[in-house]
Amino acid sequence: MHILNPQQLQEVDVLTMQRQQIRSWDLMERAAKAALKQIIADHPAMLGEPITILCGKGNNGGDGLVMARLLLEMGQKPSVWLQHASQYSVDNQENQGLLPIGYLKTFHLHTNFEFPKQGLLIDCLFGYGLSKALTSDWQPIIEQINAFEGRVVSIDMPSGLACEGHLPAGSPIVEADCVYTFQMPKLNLVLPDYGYYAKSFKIISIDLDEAAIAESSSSSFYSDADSMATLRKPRLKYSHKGTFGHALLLGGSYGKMGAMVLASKAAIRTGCGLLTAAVPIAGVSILQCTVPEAMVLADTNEQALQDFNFPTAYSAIGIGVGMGTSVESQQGFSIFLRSLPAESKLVLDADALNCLAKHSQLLAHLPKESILSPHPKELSRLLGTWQHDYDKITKAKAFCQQYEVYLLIKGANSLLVCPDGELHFNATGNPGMATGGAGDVLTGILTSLRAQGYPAKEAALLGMYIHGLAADLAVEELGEESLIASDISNYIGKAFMRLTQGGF
Ligand SMILES: NC(=O)C1=CN([C@@H]2O[C@H](COP(=O)(O)OP(=O)(O)OC[C@H]3O[C@@H](n4cnc5c(N)ncnc54)[C@H](OP(=O)(O)O)[C@@H]3O)[C@@H](O)[C@H]2O)[C@@H](O)CC1
Ligand SMILES: [K+]
Repeated sequence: MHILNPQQLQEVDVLTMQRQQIRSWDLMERAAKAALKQIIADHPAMLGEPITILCGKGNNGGDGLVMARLLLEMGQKPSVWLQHASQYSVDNQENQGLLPIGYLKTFHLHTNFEFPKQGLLIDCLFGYGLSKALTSDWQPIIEQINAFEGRVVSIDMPSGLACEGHLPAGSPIVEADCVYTFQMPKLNLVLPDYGYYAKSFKIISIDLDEAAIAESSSSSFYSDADSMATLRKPRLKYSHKGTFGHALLLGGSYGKMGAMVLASKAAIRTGCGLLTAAVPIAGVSILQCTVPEAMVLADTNEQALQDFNFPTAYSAIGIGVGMGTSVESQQGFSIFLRSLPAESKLVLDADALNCLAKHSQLLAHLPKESILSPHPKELSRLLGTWQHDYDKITKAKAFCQQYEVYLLIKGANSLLVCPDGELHFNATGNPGMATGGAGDVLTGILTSLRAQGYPAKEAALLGMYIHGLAADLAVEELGEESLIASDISNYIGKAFMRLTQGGF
């Protein structure tokens, strides 16, 4: 799914109207109807409670006016406030005229709303038309919304949050409990910096012209179920274990052998034909007992990988989980990386990344198309610190371009940065995944997909999606608090099945 900027969205709007032979008024009617239907589905109790709608002077406000009319037709009596302005958008003006005369209340920047103590507040002040941060004279209005004791839902965007671009700290922005955003998420809805303003979001399809969206020159994407389902390669009837590759995982150290157990199990559950785990001597019996499906190779060192004297002719190699950063391991890793054939398919995580950060000269030895999967702290060791998310993205793009590698930045809406500058945000996952070992499971999944012949980009996209989806399915049974990394592995199979059945 593409993520478009406001200018691209406007172009798609125009093409949609031309190709579907509808007016902008019809598109607004469609959008407002679809959003209201979803809001009611999510908050059935709202129909018995006070509903407040705040409308701006543009088309976002127009959506609010349509919703007000639809609610009146349902017998509800929403309290509807319209921004005082000398000029309104055409469809906003037209929809004002479709409400009973005298029904609308007008507000100014100094209005004291005296909101009810409960119920639902629908924020339709600004949508994708917001060009820059709101000035401080909007602060009193936004503060009243944020102090509202009921639930706040925003249409398209939390008002005050532009679709794209960094906003200065302290800008007045609505803190929405849920954002109902049209057709696709906007960039600032999936960036961690702004997560506080959009605690969750739902995508409301309004049938914008798909061809027009595909023709747009966007390089930002959201990995949804439909696009991910097409990536999955079916397993053919006459395939055998050799068909699905032989993965090698290297890692583990005394006290951190569990990371290798988790990664190994996840790799096998993801479908590689064979798996070899290379661990320090102390890990051999642990791996053999806990993952009998895996073959195990032992390093010469008892407690940490040191010699790395393993064959490299595997379909894919995942390195780093639980490895530790002992001097021996760093030296061994360095020699291993320098000696790898250029065509090796590599996944690097955890201490392999920390080692790369400490010895940046090693970066030049990364095989092209390697996947690096840092969490934000590991990323900052690789890239240095950043001021805000856009700064981080610029640095990450430059890194990926320079070394021709993929960065999979873990977090809510994990982000894959590609060597060509494309950004792919992941749709699956939940806060239950903030638990030790979840990243090791991802390394297993990624290495397994690479071993099965998935190209790096597809492996990274499908891997992060399946990882999050498995956790989402596990949480349905177990709850977020109780989710542990092994559960994610145990649900990988169901995640693949759900992907094939479509939709989540
Ligand atoms: N295809 C879709 O997705 C569909 C989208 N639809 C809806 O349309 C919405 C977009 O509507 P929109 O273009 O009219 O813009 P909107 O967000 O209402 O705000 C515009 C107003 O804000 C003002 N303004 C701007 N920046 C400002 C600032 N910093 N500080 C103060 N003011 C500022 C600006 O004033 P100006 O600067 O021009 O004087 C203008 O008056 C979209 O989000 C969705 O809800 C559906 O109806 C149909 C299908
Ligand atoms: K809004």
